[in-house]
Amino acid sequence: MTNQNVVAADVKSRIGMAIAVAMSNSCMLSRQAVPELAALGGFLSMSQKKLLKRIENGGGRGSGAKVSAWIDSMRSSSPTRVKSTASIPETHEKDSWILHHPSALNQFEKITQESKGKQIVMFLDYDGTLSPIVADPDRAFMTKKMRAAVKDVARHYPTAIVSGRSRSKVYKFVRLAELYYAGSHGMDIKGPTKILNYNEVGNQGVLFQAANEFLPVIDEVYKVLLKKTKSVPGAKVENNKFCLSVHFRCVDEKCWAALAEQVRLVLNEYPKLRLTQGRKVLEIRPTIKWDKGKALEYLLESLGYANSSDVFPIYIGDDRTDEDAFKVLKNSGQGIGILVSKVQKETSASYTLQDPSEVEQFLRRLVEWKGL
Ligand SMILES: O=P(O)(O)OC[C@H]1O[C@H](O[C@H]2O[C@H](CO)[C@@H](O)[C@H](O)[C@H]2O)[C@H](O)[C@@H](O)[C@@H]1O
Repeated sequence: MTNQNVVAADVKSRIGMAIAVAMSNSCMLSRQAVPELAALGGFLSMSQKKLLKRIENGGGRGSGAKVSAWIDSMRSSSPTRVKSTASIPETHEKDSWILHHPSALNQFEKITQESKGKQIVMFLDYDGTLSPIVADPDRAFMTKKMRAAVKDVARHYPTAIVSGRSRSKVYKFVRLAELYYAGSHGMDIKGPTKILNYNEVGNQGVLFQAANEFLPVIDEVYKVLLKKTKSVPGAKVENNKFCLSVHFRCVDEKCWAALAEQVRLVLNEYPKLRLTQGRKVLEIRPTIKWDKGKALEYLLESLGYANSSDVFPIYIGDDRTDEDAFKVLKNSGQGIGILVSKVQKETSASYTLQDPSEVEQFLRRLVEWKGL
C-alpha cells in the first residue's frame, strides 16, 4: 500500500467511526462526533456534509417543515398527557365541540330513530377503539367482554373490522370468524368465514387486495427501516403487510425528530410510497388512492348496498386514518361516524365516545335495542 493509500484509508475509517459514534447514541444523531467530523471537513462527501449539518442543527430538528408537521400531527393524534374531558376547563370552545360532537350514548335514541327502517352495518376500528392503547403493539388485547359484545353485534348486523394492522394480525386479536376484516388500512379485505344470515347477503370470503404489486417494496423498506432505526431506543417498526408502522410511543420525545428524519430519508428513496400519521406512529403505505373510506364503500357494495338509501352504516374509530371513513359518511349523508376520544380533535365524525369501555356499552345497547 502506498503512503497516500494509507492516509486515505485512515481518513475513511475515521469518518466512518465518527459517523458511527454520532449515529449510535441515544438519539441516533448526537453531537458527540461533530468535532471529529468537522476536523475531517475537507474529506467529507456531499451526503456526509449534509449529515454533519443536521447533527450541528441538533439531530435533524431543524431539517424540515415536513418532519415538524409529522410530529405535530402525531402529538395531536395522541396527546402525551391525556386529560379527561372533565378536567378540561369549561370553555366556550369545549362546549361548542361537545355540542357538535355529542356522546353517542347520550344520543342513543336519536341515532336509533334515524336508523329506523334501514339496515345498520357496523364498522369498527381496532386499536384505541376495541382495545385500549398500550405501549407494546403486540399486546393490544381486547377484553373478553368486548369480544362478546362484538360477537353479539355481529349476530344482528353485518360487522367489519377496519384496521391499520395486517389482516392476519388483527384477526388473531379479534378471533371472530363471522366478521368482515379490512386490514392494512383497508388494502386487504376478506369476508366472513363463518356464514351468518343477514338477509342472505353475505359474499363471505370476498377477497380484495388493492396493493399487491407493492408487496416487494414494502418488504424491502421494512428491512431498511429496521436497520436504520435499530439504534434508537424504543423505536419499533411493524410490518402490516401492505403498509408499515414506525412506532414512537416508547421513544424519548427528544429523539422524535431524529427518528422522523430517518424515516423521511428512507422514504425519499421510494417515491411510490407515502406517509400518514397516527397515534405516536408514522405509517408508510403505497401512494394508491385507497384508504379506510374506500374500504367502507367497497364493503357496502359487497353487501349489496351500493347507492342504496336503505342502509345505515355506523363507523367507530379513534385515529386520523379513520377520518377518511368519517368523511365518506358525512359527504354521503348516510349513517354516522363516531370518534373515540377524550380530548377535542378536528374530526368529520358526528358523535363521540370516550374510550373502548364506552364503545362496549354502545355495542351492548345496539344489541338490546335490536332485541326489543
Ligand atoms: O387502524 P387501527 O386498528 O387503529 O391501527 C392503527 C395502528 O394501531 C396500532 O398502533 C397503535 O396502538 C398500539 C397498541 O395500543 C400503540 O402502541 C401505538 O402507539 C398506536 O399507534 C398498530 O400497532 C399499528 O400498526 C396500526 O397502524
